[in-house]
Amino acid sequence: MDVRFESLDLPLYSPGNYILIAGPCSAETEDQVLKTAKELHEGGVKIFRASLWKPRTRPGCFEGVGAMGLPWLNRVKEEYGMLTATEVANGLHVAESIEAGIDILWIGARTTSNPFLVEDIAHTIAKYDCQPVVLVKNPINPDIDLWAGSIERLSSAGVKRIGAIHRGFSTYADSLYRNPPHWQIPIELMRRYPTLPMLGDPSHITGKRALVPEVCRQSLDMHYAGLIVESHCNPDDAWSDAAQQMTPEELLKVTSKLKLSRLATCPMPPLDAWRTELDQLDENILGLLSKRMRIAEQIGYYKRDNNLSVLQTNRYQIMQQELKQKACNLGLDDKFIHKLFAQIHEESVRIQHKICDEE
Ligand SMILES: C=C(O[C@@H]1C=C(C(=O)O)C=C[C@H]1O)C(=O)O
Repeated sequence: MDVRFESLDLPLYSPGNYILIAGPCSAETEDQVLKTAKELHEGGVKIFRASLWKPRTRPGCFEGVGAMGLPWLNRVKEEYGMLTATEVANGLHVAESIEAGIDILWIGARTTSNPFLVEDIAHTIAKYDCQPVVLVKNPINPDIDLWAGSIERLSSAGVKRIGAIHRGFSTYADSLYRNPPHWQIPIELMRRYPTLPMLGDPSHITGKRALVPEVCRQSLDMHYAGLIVESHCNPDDAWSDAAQQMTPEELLKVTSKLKLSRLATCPMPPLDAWRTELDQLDENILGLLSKRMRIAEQIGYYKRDNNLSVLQTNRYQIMQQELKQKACNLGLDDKFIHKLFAQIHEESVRIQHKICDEE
């Protein structure tokens, strides 16, 4: 689907000229909201975030103050001239937020994956002449089409200023991160929609404040338009997500050193020469892959005629072990090589399956 995105037209955080949205995970009290906003405002942050409606995994956790927090966000606007942002999960949240003057709404990861809710949100926003910016978080599961689908639903309903937020994807495996980033998914989304502004959410990706700075940097290195980061005046006592929140002072130390990175759109002789070399190498890799798959094909016919199984676990095991050793000798990351050859092997197995299925 061809989707056109209007500029978000948001004020930039001037030390680095990127969009910076900061504020607590949840609005807890009026004092906490105003104190955090004041410190962020004094550090040059122009957009304040705080969740009012909190979708929580387990019952019994703090589920947000709801509409009671809307006037608190209004005070942030009046006293510090900041724009305000909050999460919405249905049409009612949208109507209450827009009528209270909230400037930016984001759709949370759990909501993005629910087409009925996204539809309800999209149609409610489209009714207003003066629309807020709408940011769509990636769904919890690593499914790019759910993410893209929500964005397309908003656009089809007439929502104008749309952006995306990369907050990482949930995992069952043990991981350094709370929600591993799987960068290839936002990269693919940006490839599909080159004008879609992408914001990084290092707080939810990492789940740990010590790791937030490096993911802030990595996000801007991905040519993201900006960041949405959690900051609380007293993070250790936060009512939700305490471990991933930073004080405004800690956050500003990081954000003030970062700047928006740019795309290389004009000729740059050294870069262009390296790219020509890479193009040639990629062509060689394609040639080698094609030769490899042709051999796999021959093996497939041989297996079919001799009643041999397509998958040869012993051979695959030895092959991966040897590749691991060779990768280390060549200074290549062995996990990357393992994944790459797992994919090559999968394709080779697919080709052989097709042959063995032929009569
Ligand atoms: C090519 C073969 O079939 C399968 C594919 C492999 C590969 O692509 O390297 C290895 C082992 C098999 O699971 C083979 O048996 O050698």
